[in-house]
Amino acid sequence: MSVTPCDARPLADDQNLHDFLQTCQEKCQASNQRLIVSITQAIFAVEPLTILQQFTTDQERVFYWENQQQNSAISAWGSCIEKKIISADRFQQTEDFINEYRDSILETGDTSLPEVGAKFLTNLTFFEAASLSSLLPSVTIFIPKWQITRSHQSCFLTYNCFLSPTVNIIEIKETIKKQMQKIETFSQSSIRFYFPQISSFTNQLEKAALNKRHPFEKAVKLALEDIQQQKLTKIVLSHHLDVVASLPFDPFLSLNYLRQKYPDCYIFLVGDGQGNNFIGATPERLFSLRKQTLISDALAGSAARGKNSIEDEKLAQTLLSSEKERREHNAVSSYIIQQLKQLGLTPEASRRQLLKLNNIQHLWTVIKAEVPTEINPIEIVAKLHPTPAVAGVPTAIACEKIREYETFDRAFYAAPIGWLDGKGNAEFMVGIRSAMIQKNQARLYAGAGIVAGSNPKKELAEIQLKLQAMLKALRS
Ligand SMILES: C=C(O[C@H]1C=CC=C(C(=O)O)[C@@H]1O)C(=O)O
Repeated sequence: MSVTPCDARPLADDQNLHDFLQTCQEKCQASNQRLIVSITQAIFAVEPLTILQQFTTDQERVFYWENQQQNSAISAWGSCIEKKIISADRFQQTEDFINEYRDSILETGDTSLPEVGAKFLTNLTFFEAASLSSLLPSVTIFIPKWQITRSHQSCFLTYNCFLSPTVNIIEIKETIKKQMQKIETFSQSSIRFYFPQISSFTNQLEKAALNKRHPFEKAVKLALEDIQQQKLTKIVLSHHLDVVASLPFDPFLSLNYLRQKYPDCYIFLVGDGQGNNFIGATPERLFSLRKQTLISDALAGSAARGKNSIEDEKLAQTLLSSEKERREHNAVSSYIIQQLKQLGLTPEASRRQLLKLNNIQHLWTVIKAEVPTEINPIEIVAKLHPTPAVAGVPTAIACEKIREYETFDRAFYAAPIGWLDGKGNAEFMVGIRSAMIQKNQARLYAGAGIVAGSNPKKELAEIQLKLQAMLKALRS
């Protein structure tokens, strides 16, 4: 990726932009290959989620990512280039795709903030080979056509397009200017979020929620037998809940609810332009990478939140001192540390602490490591996924048992979703606390870690607590 130093507002100076595009086109002609130009410009303050809701159609690929803790959000739509990987060797193929295109991106504008500028956006299925019936690619990776980024109080528009030796530069300039104007007109006219209120799902959702009890408890009991027979020490079993509504679900409405209700979570949406919209609010960061510093979260071991501060503190203390919860948690932190060491890194772990979300609290360890530039972020994804927060120990046996005991395909549930750029920045989260929406149907997912001493009824209560959160979001 090469960055051309330029005015922070390349579009403000028509000649500047023209010169940049012309230089890029000359490079295309000289090398006789297509290049990707990426133009970024600071814009008025906008809400990226509202822009996504207003500016996309059902037929377009969409991506939304929000790190609320860091006050940054990316919304992206359309596709400049994309690849869907269905065969084995998905991580290698993803790296090859990135390597093929990374050096053909010519960037201009202010891209000094890590979330701003050209990005590869990607999401995976949990298993390398998703079930045939799901027809989902095991990796989808793309550079969007349009991207809005909010980083703290600043907002940016990025346009990415292919430039061939013969493409009309004037048309490119016009396309960007028109979109800028549309966004600015819209941002001035809508100061606050506007989302329609829909309320007619309640009864159907609740009825569906009651039906799906026993398969999960049964699976937990079988897993506990495996643990007793020392086939494995931990397994994360999940459950799905299918709901049907009388009207199509609105993923944007649900996301808006989730972002308000779960300020400590990542908020995400991946839409494939064919009616599949995967949404969620996850507390779990697989890793972030900035200026060669990697941060990963080990998050496992859970308790409900109390109805008042005294009850909450009691639950927190029980969670912190429980030997069983600690085992469940340590399986994750030890695994992350071991996998990072295998990459030649020297990880350091924080003290075990609590992460308190609105509906649940977790044991939490933050793991940090310095990463040399030669390591591609996709190598780190391949090394870490799936952690024992979503699979188990040992990983391969846990995955085998998950396939045996779970009666549905995990699809995107508990799989990595994130972005990376050509400058060494990346951020991946784990797609738990999520739902796949297809028009008026939704499949909700939640899982819980099982170790020796787990109680099937309590584990069922935990996943119901998690499912409730998503049910409420769909109903919002
Ligand atoms: C697999 C899920 O949660 C994981 C993350 C945090 C705590 C967990 C637990 O305590 O069981 C799970 O390992 C899920 O919510 O679907």
